Amino acid sequence: MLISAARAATLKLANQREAAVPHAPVLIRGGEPFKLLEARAVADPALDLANPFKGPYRAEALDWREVAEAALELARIAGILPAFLVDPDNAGEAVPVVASDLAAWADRAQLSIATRAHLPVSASDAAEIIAFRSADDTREHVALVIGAQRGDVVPLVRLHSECLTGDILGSLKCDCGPQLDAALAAMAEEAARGGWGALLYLRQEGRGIGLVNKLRAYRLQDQGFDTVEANQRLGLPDEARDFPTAARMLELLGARKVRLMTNNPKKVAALQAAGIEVTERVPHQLPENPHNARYLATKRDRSGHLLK
Ligand SMILES: Nc1nc2c(ncn2[C@@H]2O[C@H](COP(=O)(O)OP(=O)(O)OP(=O)(O)O)[C@@H](O)[C@H]2O)c(=O)[nH]1
Ligand SMILES: [Zn+2]
Repeated sequence: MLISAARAATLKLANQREAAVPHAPVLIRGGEPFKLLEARAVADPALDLANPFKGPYRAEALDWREVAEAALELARIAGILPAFLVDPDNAGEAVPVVASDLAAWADRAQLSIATRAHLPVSASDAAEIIAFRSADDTREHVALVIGAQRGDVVPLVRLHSECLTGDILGSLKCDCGPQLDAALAAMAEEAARGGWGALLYLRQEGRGIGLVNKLRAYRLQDQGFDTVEANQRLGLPDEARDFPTAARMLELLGARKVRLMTNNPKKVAALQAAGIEVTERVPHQLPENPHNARYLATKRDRSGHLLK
């Protein structure tokens, strides 16, 4: 099986040094070929309490590391656990996939505006929705522009990453729902003063690991791990969002200069690295609740967010 270094370390098949990059690939072998149920228990740390006894397995040298890395990255993009059963002998005709193939897949130049329409929303009736599409990616990102777009005023911009639990269901585990509402309200005020705003709704659920993997991380959080540790234990990056795509959307909207609503300095840096000038960082902190207090403390203490 091909699994992550973090997972291998938990199974005592890799050491601390090897697990320095928790989502690096490790190849393990059991005495017998893996059966599917057993493989699932190896793959998913959320099942550990129910499956305390596994193995023995041993880690093997990996002489196709680049391909293995590409495989684990494909798992993240697909929103599945980073684990594969490997059958090098009877795999049929091999189709090599390497990291550069993935880079081509993520080519931002592919992104274009698919369509746009007037969309009155509760925050403002002067809003327009713009949908973006890329030839080889089914995720449809959208932007909501509030107020009349004009070249001589720097817009208020929010990059909002999809959070089904927070945005739709009112989850109290994070601050996404209140941040979304407050961003739209701030943009409506901006528009009332003659300015404009743009909210990018990025389909990068769970900071890019997908809904199911985020919920697996929640399950680990229920066992006591914080949000960063939970991702790492799953063998997934704790931040896998694609901000260059957001930069490309802003470029297509004609917003090369922005006032960015965020507490996350890495978002500012990522946009700037992708050619968007951030003239101001506008703090975007909302009141906490008992369920998201630890999440926000982890953002502040481990992820470098500027939170009070
Ligand atoms: N993997 C994972 N993702 C989470 C968790 N909680 C929230 N998210 C995701 O985090 C993203 C929200 O992050 P943002 O609100 O953009 O926050 P940020 O970049 O950290 O900083 P701000 O711009 O300051 O809000 C959404 O995609 C959520 O689904 C969690 O515990 N684990
Ligand atoms: Zn959320």
